[in-house]
Amino acid sequence: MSQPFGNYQNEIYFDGLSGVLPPYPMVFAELEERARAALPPGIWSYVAGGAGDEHTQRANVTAFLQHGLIPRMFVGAAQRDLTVSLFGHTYPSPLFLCPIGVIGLCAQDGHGDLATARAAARTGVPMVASTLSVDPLESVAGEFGGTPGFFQLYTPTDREVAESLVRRAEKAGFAGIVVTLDTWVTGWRPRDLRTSNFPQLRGHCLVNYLDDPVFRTRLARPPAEDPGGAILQWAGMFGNPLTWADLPWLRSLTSLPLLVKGLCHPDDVRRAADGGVDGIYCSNHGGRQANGGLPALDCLPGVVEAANGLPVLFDSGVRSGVDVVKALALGATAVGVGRPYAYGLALGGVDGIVHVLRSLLAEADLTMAVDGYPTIADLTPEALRPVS
Ligand SMILES: Cc1cc2nc3c(=O)[nH]c(=O)nc-3n(C[C@H](O)[C@H](O)[C@H](O)COP(=O)(O)O)c2cc1C
Ligand SMILES: CCCCC(=O)C(=O)O
Repeated sequence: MSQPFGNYQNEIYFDGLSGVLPPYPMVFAELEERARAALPPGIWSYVAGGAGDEHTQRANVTAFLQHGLIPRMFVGAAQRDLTVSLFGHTYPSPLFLCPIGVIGLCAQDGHGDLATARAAARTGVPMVASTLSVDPLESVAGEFGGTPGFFQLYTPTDREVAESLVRRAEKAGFAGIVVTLDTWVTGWRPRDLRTSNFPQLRGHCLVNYLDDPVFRTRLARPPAEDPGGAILQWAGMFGNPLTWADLPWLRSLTSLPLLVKGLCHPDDVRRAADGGVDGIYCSNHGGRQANGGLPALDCLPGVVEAANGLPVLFDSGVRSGVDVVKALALGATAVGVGRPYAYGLALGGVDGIVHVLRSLLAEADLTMAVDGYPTIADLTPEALRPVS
């Protein structure tokens, strides 16, 4: 048993007594406000924005308010255990860092992918590294330290390029492959349409494709000589509207754990499980892809039931440590942090991400202490009641 996360509270109290407080916000609203001021407007609107009028994006967040934790007393929850085993590795906490395609650009030095990997190494919170990165996947994995991370695949239509990306991820030491299914085409995103900077932003994040040895064989001239031609070639193969018929091929690509991201319907979960995936990633992409959907949290219990014991990763709307506890109670095996860490990065680089993660974990840990749920196994749907 360990209780490493609540210690952050004590550190802050004691630093506060000597006049040194962390220079970063403790709650999401303030984090968001400060990141908005810190980030260039085009990057801010890209990261903060979502699909349509962003109703689903907001509902992802407010869905957590519909569930209330019931405190239990006489539990003696002095020691907590938040460790989680995923695919043979024990992580110190149930958090993970969601794949964020332009995370590189949220850092002042333009290397946010590396900063995120370094934050993973410092906290033990694994990174799911996006295909759309500024730095090559090999360099990102090189920063993981003892915290194995996952590679998120945007599957190109060119199967040999897809295979090459997966081979490289295996060789680089990633612990699993996460195939994102909900973003083969970009959703209707009014903020991006207004700023019209999405293609430029994405253009900075293509290194994994442009440097790929198989991708390069598809080009008439190297990207350095003809960048426009290389980007056009990439654009022609990016969006792959995968169907169930592709699942056996995806499964055959790797013997690493294979997870599929974007599942919300129990029937899809059952079919993916039958197709041999090792884990389900329940998410609606933070409301960035389709407006008008259910909050992802509302889909979680059905997904967990259908997953029938397979690990279920969850993201979309997690903004506090209490949200983490509620997602665990609804059956998530691990809980993804998305926009909050992008904002921490924008404010303070690696330190900013570490602060966001430690704050979330300290709040989750102390909530479990105060409410009498000392281990993740104690957190079941019974711990929650609907808020009237
Ligand atoms: C700026 C941005 C870029 C993203 N890029 C990717 C990506 O490359 N691959 C992916 O699977 N998901 C991507 N996502 C979705 C996240 O992985 C995650 O599902 C989402 O951020 C969770 O919602 P939340 O940020 O509201 O918590 C991105 C999200 C944001 C905010
Ligand atoms: C084509 C989308 C790229 C990154 C992404 O997943 C997002 O912006 O949500």
